[in-house]
Parts: sequence; structure tokens; C-alpha cells
Amino acid sequence: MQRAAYGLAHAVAREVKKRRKLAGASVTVLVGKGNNGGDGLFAAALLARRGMRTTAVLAAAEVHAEALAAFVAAGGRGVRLEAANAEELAVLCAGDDVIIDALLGTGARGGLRDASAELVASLQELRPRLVVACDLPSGLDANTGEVHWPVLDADVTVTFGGIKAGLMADPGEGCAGRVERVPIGIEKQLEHNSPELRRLTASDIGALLPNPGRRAHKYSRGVLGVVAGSARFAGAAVLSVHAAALAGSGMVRYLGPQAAAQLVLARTPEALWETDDPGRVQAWLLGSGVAGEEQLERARDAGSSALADGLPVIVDAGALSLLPDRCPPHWILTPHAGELATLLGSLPSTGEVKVTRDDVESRPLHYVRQAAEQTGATVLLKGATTLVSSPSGVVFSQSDGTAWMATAGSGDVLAGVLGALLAQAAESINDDDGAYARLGLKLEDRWAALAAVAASVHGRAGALASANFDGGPLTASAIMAAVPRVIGSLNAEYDRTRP
Ligand SMILES: NC(=O)C1=CN([C@@H]2O[C@H](COP(=O)(O)OP(=O)(O)OC[C@H]3O[C@@H](n4cnc5c(N)ncnc54)[C@H](OP(=O)(O)O)[C@@H]3O)[C@@H](O)[C@H]2O)[C@@H](O)CC1
Ligand SMILES: [K+]
Repeated sequence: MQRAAYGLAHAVAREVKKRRKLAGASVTVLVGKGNNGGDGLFAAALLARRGMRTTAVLAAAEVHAEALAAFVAAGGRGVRLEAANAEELAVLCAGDDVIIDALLGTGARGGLRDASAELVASLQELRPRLVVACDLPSGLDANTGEVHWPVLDADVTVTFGGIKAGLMADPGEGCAGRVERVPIGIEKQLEHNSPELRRLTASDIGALLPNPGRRAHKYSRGVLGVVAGSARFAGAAVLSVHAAALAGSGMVRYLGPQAAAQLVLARTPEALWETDDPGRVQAWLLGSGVAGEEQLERARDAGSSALADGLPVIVDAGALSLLPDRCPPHWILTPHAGELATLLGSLPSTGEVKVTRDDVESRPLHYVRQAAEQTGATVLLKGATTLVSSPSGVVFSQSDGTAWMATAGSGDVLAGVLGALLAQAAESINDDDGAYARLGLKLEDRWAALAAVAASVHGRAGALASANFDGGPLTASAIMAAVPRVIGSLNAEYDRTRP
């Protein structure tokens, strides 16, 4: 607990010092009855000793006794929270330089109640200057990222030991701000619990990105077949094919109506337009912008032959209605929340329960796992945080992008990037015993890991492109244009640092 409190106090002091002098700055810690409140009080005691004006709002009749004694001994002032003073205290706290949220931690059942809920709801409206959450924002489920409102949005979350799953899945991650981990000596124990939710780091991604060998030629580099776009949504074909070319496929074969093909070839003269049997491909991308019977039929045919030949397939947008009864794990579905709700509703195994877009958005981790389990496919659920579930239940979470990436065509670019990686990795992924094994990835979870690599490359490309415009807005084309540089720098960084 002392290590946790020290780490928390250190982070709070650093954040305050970015804005003003520490001595004389005001901090209020919101204290619940458990050890989370204890961490908050010990941290506040350390901050009091560094000259901050410290107040503790005690939200329970009994709080961590030893921590309260340390806090009082350091000169801190305690105020008891009651229904009658919740609003008034909210106004007072909102004027502070920083608030520490130590109401509920990993021992919480459900969300904030009564006066605590009232205090936090009012505070959230008053938009405090700086909020640091102790371990996790109170009201978050540490294991799922599900949220019991109200929650006080944190600027920084200082979390102890391992990064909880609930800080890597929305809507929880969206409340946590920047997450910082403080090691407290229990990390070795955590490593032995099989990690069910993983986030790949830049060096993991560098290790998994396909790299052409010297003897590579365009066929060995991975040929991607694409059934995307339609007369109405031709842009999806243009974007997905071009993104696939930029992300390193050896060749892209496009199948679709002439009008869309002309636009595809105008943007990507390297692509081939196939009017009948497309010949050899290593992987398929089906569905982005696909509409109308003729193009759906092409997607259906390509899907059937891929299934027969054991080829990996990305199933996006329009093709999500064409799934076989059971998909293999090397079929990667790429829905957004609304499409996932529709997909779940269409599966006989879901039964009578109606799943809505809102349901998926409030419990993305739950539903992405459910979809992977029910379909047998790997499922990539797009969002600010992208979750990829392997049918085994192992989930990857990547959150490398910017909010500007929620723009038309962004998903088509992701599908193209994933297609390129899949085509390049298809022939080696099952017998690769190096990179994947070194990261402790089981054979069955490799497709999910590769999809997470694509999500991260896409996110990083968006972040880089936006940074090029000083953090400004993006088009899908701008995201796409940054993809080669992101892949290049991840590879270069990995080469510099690899073991
Ligand atoms: N684990 C570790 O190794 C380390 C843990 N550390 C720290 O400990 C924290 C976990 O502490 P914790 O277990 O005491 O849980 P925490 O959330 O503070 O209190 C829960 C208490 O509140 C109650 N309660 C429950 N739900 C409620 C609700 N909705 N509304 C109101 N009350 C509610 C419930 O009591 P009950 O109602 O059951 O009597 C329960 O006793 C963790 O987040 C981290 O900060 C670190 O110091 C380092 C090492
Ligand atoms: K907390």
C-alpha cells in the first residue's frame, strides 16, 4: 500500500507542477471505505508534507484507520460527506487544483451510491481542473470495463501492479484518461495468471509485422483478393485496395463492377482487375462497401472457395450477412458496434435475446467474446479502443489512434491494411515458432494477434497523420498515406532493439 500511495502521490505532484507551484496548491481526496480510500489518504498525507493544502472528503462512516491517522498527522483536514452537503462539497472541490478519486477500487460491487453518487455527478458537470484516479476511476468494473454511472472522468489513472482489463476496454478506458502503471511488487504473480486481455506494444508489433525476405517475389509476398465496393459505394473499393497495396501486399486482385474497377485502377494502377476466376491468392478481403446482388454473389463465391481451400478471409460490412454456419479462426470479422449487434441478432445461437448497438457499446468486451465464441471466427470490433477476440476467448485491445479517425472510409483502410498483413503472413503463420511463440501466443490466437497488429498500425497511422496537421482532422486518405511510414518505423525500431 505504501508503494501504491507513493506512486500515486508522485504522479499527482508531477501533474500539478505542470500547471503551477506545488506548495500552496490545493488537493482534495475523495475517500471510500476500502483500501482504495486508504491508498488515497496515504498519498494525500505525502502531498500534505510537500506543502499542498489537503482535504479528505470521507464518504464512509469508517475509512482506513491507519491511513486516516497518517493523513491527520500530516496536517490534512477531513470533511464527512452527507446527502445534505454533497452539492456544496462538489462546488468546493471543483475549485481545487487537483482531485484524487479514491472512492472505489478493485473491491467494488456495482457503482457509487447515495451521497457519493451525487457528489460525483455534480463534480462531473462542474468539470474540475485535474482529476487523478487511484487505481481506477470509481464505478468502473476492473475486469470488464463496464461502467456504472456516474463516473468522474480522470485525466490520469495511476494503477497498481498490472493494468486492469477494465482500463483497456470501453467505456471504462474512455473514463480513465492516460493510464500509468505503478509496480508494487506483485507483478511476478500477475504474469502467471494467464492474460486474457492483452495490449501489444510497439516492439511486439515490430516482431509480428511480416517482413519480406531477400528472395521474396510478388507472389511469395502475399496476393490479396478483394471483393469490395459497388456501383454505389465505389470509394470503399478504392480505399481498401490502395491501403492493401500501401501496407505491403505483393499484389492485389480486385473483383467488382467495371465502374468501381476503373476508379480502383486510377488510384492503384498496381492492382489487377479480375473479371472471372481470379487465380491464386493467399487471402481474401470481402465486403467493404459491397451492396447489390451481383457483388454479393462474388463475395459469396469467393467465401465458399476460401472456406474449401482453407484460406484466411476478412469479412467486413456487407459480407457479414454471408457467414457459413461455423467459421474457422482464420476468418476475421471486422464489424463496428451496430454491425456486431445485427450479426449477433442473426445467429440462431443467440436465441430470442435482442442485442442493440447500445448494448454492444456498453459491454464491448463481453459481446466481442460472445461473437467469436458463437461464430468460431476471430472478431475485431472497431471503436476508439479496438478489441479483437480469438474464438479461444483471448482478447487483444489496441488504442493507438485519435478521435479524428472516426471518419468515412477509415474502416475500409483498416480492412485493406489487415488484408495486406494477412496475405503476407498466411503461409507462415501456422508454422512460425519464433515471433509468436516468443510473445507467449498460442497457435489458435495468432490470427487475433495479427488483427491487433493491423488495428495498431491503422491507429498509429491516424495519430501520425493528425500530428502532421498539428492534431487536426483527418480523411481516410490521409490515414492511408501514413501507413508505410508507420510500418517502416515499427520495423526499424524493432531491428534496433530486438533481443
Ligand atoms: N489487491 C492488492 O494487491 C492491492 C490493492 N491495493 C488497493 O486496494 C484496492 C482494493 O481494496 P478493497 O479490496 O478494500 O476494495 P475497495 O474498492 O477499496 O473497497 C471496497 C469496499 O467498499 C465497499 N463497497 C463495495 N462496493 C461498494 C459500492 N458500490 N459502494 C460503496 N461501498 C462499496 C465494500 O464493503 P462492504 O460494503 O462489503 O462492507 C468493500 O469493502 C485497490 O483498488 C487498490 O487501490 C493497493 O494498495 C496495493 C495492493
Ligand atoms: K478509485
